[in-house]
Amino acid sequence: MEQLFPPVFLLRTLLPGHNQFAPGPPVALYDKRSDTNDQYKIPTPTSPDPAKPYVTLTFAQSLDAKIAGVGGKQLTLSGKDSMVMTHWMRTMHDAIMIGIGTALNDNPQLNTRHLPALSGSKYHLPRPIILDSSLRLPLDCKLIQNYKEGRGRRPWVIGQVSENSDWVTRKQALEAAGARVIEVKGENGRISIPVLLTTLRTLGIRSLMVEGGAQVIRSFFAEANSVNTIIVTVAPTFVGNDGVGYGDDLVSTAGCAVV
Ligand SMILES: NC(=O)C1=CN([C@@H]2O[C@H](COP(=O)(O)OP(=O)(O)OC[C@H]3O[C@@H](n4cnc5c(N)ncnc54)[C@H](OP(=O)(O)O)[C@@H]3O)[C@@H](O)[C@H]2O)C=CC1
Ligand SMILES: Nc1nc(O)c(N)c(N[C@@H]2O[C@H](COP(=O)(O)O)[C@@H](O)[C@H]2O)n1
Repeated sequence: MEQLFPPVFLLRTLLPGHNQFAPGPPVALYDKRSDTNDQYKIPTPTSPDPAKPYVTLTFAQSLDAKIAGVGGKQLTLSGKDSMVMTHWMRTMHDAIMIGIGTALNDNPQLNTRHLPALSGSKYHLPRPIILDSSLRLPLDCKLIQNYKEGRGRRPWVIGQVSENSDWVTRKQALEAAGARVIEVKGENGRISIPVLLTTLRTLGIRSLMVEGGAQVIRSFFAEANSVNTIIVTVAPTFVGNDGVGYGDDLVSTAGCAVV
């Protein structure tokens, strides 16, 4: 990929007055990894709707709006500074969410390892949440391994309610491996975003950073009033038509205003 000019950050705020990402250094926080309580005292964006978490949708894309290469190949689109910004934003949210497509493709860690080391303190780690209707998350994925080894928080897997015996077996296996499975109602074969958001809020999640991938980004764009802030890193490169995009016809359906 040819780099034409330094990466640019685009910061778009959907709701005037709700840009709660004022520049500042990453905040040093206590290392609270207890899994019994999500009401952390971390500084986090406040949702204008008390029934839902504050939602930050953030991802990196090329100039031609691709977020991955051919066949889903993971691309390093963010530069170093942008990656630090992303990891800093992770410290500001109670939870971080991806779809099962990203979990299977990237096997991500969703931690804060690109931030400078702190002496005597650790950064807040967001709780990983995976949208995974049929519970396909591998038991040996990094998110579960990191939790088991004390280097990450317990992953929450959001599945669609099912009485299918394979599903029940998968649920038991995931829970035995350390994940928590949360059952959410489906809508047109997908996990309903509004139901998901209210469920997460009742479970103590005040702020949610949605990182992708393509289908998840598309779902959040398509669901009116589901996103408070969008932060997109645009890399100065073209991936081409065969790359993975999230669709360029959706912003107008979300009823959002770019300010
Ligand atoms: N550049 C960037 O910033 C990022 C890039 N990526 C890239 O994105 C690609 C993965 O994207 P993609 O394959 O689209 O997978 P996603 O991560 O978007 O996961 C999609 C899957 O999530 C499940 N799902 C459940 N409910 C919903 C819902 N309401 N809306 C959407 N999905 C739902 C579905 O599986 P099921 O039916 O089984 O539940 C669906 O197939 C990878 O190549 C990865 O590298 C990912 C994140 C960030
Ligand atoms: N901000 C950003 N820039 C890129 O260039 C990316 N490829 C991604 N990808 C997202 O980050 C996840 C990987 O996280 P870890 O490095 O494992 O912590 C990946 O799964 C995508 O969600 N993001």
